[in-house]
Amino acid sequence: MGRLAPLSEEPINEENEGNNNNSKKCLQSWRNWNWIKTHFSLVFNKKSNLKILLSVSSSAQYIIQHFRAATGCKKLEGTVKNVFTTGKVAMDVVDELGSTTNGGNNSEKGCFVMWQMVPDKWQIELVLGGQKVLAGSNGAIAWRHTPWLGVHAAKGGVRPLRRALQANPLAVSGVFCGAQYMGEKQISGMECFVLKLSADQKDLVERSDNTAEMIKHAIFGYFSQRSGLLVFLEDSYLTRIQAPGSHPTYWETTMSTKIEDYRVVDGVMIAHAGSSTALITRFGDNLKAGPAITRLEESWTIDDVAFNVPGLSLDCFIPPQELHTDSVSSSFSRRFFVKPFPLFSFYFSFSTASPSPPPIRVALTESVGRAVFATRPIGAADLIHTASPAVCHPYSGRASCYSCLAALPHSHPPRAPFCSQHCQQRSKGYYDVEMKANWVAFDDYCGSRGLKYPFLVKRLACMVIAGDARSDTLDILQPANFTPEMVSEMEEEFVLLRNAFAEALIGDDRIAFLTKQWYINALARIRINAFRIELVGGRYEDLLSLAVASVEAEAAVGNAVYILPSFYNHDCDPNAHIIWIDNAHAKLKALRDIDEGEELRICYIDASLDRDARRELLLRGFGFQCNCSKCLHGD
Ligand SMILES: C[S@@+](CC[C@H](N)C(=O)[O-])C[C@H]1O[C@@H](n2cnc3c(N)ncnc32)[C@H](O)[C@@H]1O
Repeated sequence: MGRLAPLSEEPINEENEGNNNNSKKCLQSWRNWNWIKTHFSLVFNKKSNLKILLSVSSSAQYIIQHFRAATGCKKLEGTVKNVFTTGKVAMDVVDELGSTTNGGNNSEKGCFVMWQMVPDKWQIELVLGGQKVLAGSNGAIAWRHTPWLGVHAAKGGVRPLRRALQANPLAVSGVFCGAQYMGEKQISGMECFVLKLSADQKDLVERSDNTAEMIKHAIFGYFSQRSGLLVFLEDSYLTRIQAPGSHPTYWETTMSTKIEDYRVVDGVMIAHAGSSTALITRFGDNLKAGPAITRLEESWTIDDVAFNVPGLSLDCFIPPQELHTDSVSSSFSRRFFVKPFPLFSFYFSFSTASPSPPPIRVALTESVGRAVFATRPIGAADLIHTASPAVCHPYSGRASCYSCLAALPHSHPPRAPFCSQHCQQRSKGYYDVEMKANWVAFDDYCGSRGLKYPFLVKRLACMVIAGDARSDTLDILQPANFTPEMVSEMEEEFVLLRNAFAEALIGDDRIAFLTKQWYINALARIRINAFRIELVGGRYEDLLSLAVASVEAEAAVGNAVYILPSFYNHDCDPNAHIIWIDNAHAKLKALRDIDEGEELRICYIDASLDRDARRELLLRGFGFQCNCSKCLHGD
């Protein structure tokens, strides 16, 4: 595989091979495909036979031809001169180790307008949270203009625009035409073919300089075996940053994008919605702080797509004047920021919003497994970081938002269990899945036994089926040890859960992950790591100034599991605590002054209990003998 193909919407002329090797390859493969199709005409559309064809010749070309046929974009090739797209986006910083985020409501909403002119000119204007980003390409260079960095050229020339890949099948076909077939994988319950594009050494060198070296960059496309459509994109790259005289730092960025809601526009299937998760990890010798992780989420919808809009002129793609005087970035950070795809700095603008370095790191200890440590002094009552749940569920009978667990007003219509359009929108996938099934038997069984955690597993299963979460989401967390008797007691609830999905005619392939082992595995993680959510409501302002350990909260509204907060160990005399103000978005706060290097611990139980009661509770509920100094001193 060569360099990542630049965005090219040049039609592949099947009658005229031209000089392009890629086109030749496509054409040849297409002929092979036609030959095979003729010989297997009776069975051509069946998934199993497509697999046989692929095993005959594992070529990405077949998958791309299948995609072109499925989207209908083949008939547009050669006739499209330009594409106009408008849409909306909402972005969230979900987990940010060590940064102060904006008080629990991290969502930023915006919209964009994108123009693409065949073959490789494009321009996008995105307005988000009151800020505007412009990016463009005249086919030779790509640039970006942001309010915080001004105008910059992207090193290494024009590359595919992520947003174009999400919503333009012509771009997908052009870019993945030269990809490598990697095999099959199940994504969100769908069997997919996987294609991979890797940047080659030359491309990586072109995108590197003395300070920032691009070490690898790969894009994976997941094409549904059933529909032929692109349903998932994964884009990951690793950059090594080294300022003169300092140790290197590595930035690894992985963006996963779910692509859905295909609708027909001028006879072509265009994806109209999707969601992306970006995981940015910084690590390296000089980060005494240990790895810093930021997770961001974006959802997007397309409002309008039009082909061949008259009057679009080449002038729209002229680079800004400043580019000529400002093409060489001077500062270290500026040089780094021009590395990612156009618009990616938008994600970074959130992740670097905090001026302070991350104040915590997760490290392995000899006595209690993983633990969270302060990387700098933290003041009493300081907000350490915030976290959104990986999975949460309200208690039944509570007037709580089905998504974020916020209190619903009494006047709220009983059949609208969401506190806002935002919650309704972001829960749509798993809520629709849940609504398809009949839960009476499962809910009765668990409700009558006072079981709460199976509802979290049910929610997670719905999220996995909807493609909102991976089936291994909780695997990183420490599991409980279940005895064989406990496991056999879970048999019935598992069968009821699985039957509910099966009877709702949710396809076998979509619930293939839902084995008893998966169920037990998820429950084992939830058992140790679930939090009981109690909202403290309007008293947060008082709490900011008062570092109190025990907060008189309203009764619990539900349960939630978080990833980062799950690495905090327990202490009967904790130095940190976790609180919820209005909803399940958690805040980790310092209860007293904490030194650099000190372990941060929270209290899992009621700290006012006497020693024996505490130890009994921790042993029976969490399966460990507490080693905190209060217990060791017999207090
Ligand atoms: C929520 S996890 C905390 C993170 C965990 N150490 C890990 O590696 O994932 C809870 C588990 O950590 C360990 N743990 C937490 N606090 C402890 C304590 N005070 N004494 C002994 N073990 C503790 C126990 O194994 C417990 O089941």
